[in-house]
Amino acid sequence: MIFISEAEIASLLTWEGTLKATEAALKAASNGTSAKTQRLYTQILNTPKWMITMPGYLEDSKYGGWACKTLTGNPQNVNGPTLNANIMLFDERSGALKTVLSGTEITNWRTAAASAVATKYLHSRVSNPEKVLSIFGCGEIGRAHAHCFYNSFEFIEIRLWNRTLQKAQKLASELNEKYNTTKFRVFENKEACARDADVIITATSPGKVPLIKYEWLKEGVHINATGVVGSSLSDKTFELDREIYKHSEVYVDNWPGANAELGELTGFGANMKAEVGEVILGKIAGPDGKQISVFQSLGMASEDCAMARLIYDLYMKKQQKNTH
Ligand SMILES: NC(=O)C1=CN([C@@H]2O[C@H](COP(=O)(O)OP(=O)(O)OC[C@H]3O[C@@H](n4cnc5c(N)ncnc54)[C@H](OP(=O)(O)O)[C@@H]3O)[C@@H](O)[C@H]2O)C=CC1
Ligand SMILES: O=C([O-])C1=[NH+]CCC1
Repeated sequence: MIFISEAEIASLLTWEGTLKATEAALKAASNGTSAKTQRLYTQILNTPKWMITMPGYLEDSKYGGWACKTLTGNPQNVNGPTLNANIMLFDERSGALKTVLSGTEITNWRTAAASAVATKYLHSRVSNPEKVLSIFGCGEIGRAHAHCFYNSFEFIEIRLWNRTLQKAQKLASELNEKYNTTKFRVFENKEACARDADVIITATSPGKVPLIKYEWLKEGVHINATGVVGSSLSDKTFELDREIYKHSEVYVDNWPGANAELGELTGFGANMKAEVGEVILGKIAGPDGKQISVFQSLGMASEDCAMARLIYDLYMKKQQKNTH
């Protein structure tokens, strides 16, 4: 059995590969080539700490795999990341465990890639010049989105907001330096950060008060809301206010997950429109550009299957090269 560490994975991850693998998984959710198994939440009693078990299967010659991810999460972590993930990849013929992959960075990258794929298909105007992107939350998922969207699109400005301001400042400096740019700007005020934005990403552990208000939003804005809304968390909250859902077309990554975990949104008056994969496949037309579109990202086991297979194949290739 092989263990592929975070360090190995970091040397193998590319945005191009991650975007392709994630798009394959989003498509598969809508054409019947991935398993529709529910994920399971297990909470440590009387705490906000959870474990999610995500078994999945994806049929695909390049990105197919049979895997199970376990993630533990503690939204109150102060000195460490909220999430810790590991992925077990199984041999499809024998059922034997083939590989365990550290899954935290894979989760960060594929979550950002899912938002980028959703943005590409739901907000085709993203390729127009002069677009502004606003990212709320500069933790691990927010950071991955900043890199992914910088590398995938041509925004003129990328705004960063974080509850703890210094974290946004640190990330902005890192990104401006790495990419030799001044596009990354820190906003202290949420409303100013959201106003006039063409694309918004929310990547926080949702608090008691929603982060973003409807009255701040530009016509036709596209929002990728990624903050977790677990099915068994008793005090479930959302990053967007109810008015946003009431006036939006909401897209999801998979209906079985949305039916289990996003039931409240229908109660808020949301038009639960389609899976992103249905738009990719041309089964359903995407937004007309006037309405607000929300990709309410849950994350899918099949995305992890695709990523585990991608990384496993790259790792094996590298090992073979090193032994010759
Ligand atoms: N959709 C998907 O596929 C996935 C979603 N997620 C979800 O993404 C979210 C971010 O995870 P991750 O980046 O790993 O976590 P991190 O711990 O790295 O970051 C958490 C972020 O949330 C912010 N935050 C926490 N509480 C509040 C609050 N009450 N109001 C505003 N901001 C708050 C933190 O701000 P501060 O710096 O001030 O503490 C920080 O920016 C989580 O909800 C996670 O469950 C994760 C993986 C996949
Ligand atoms: O898909 C995923 O890995 C997760 N979704 C919410 C928290 C983690």
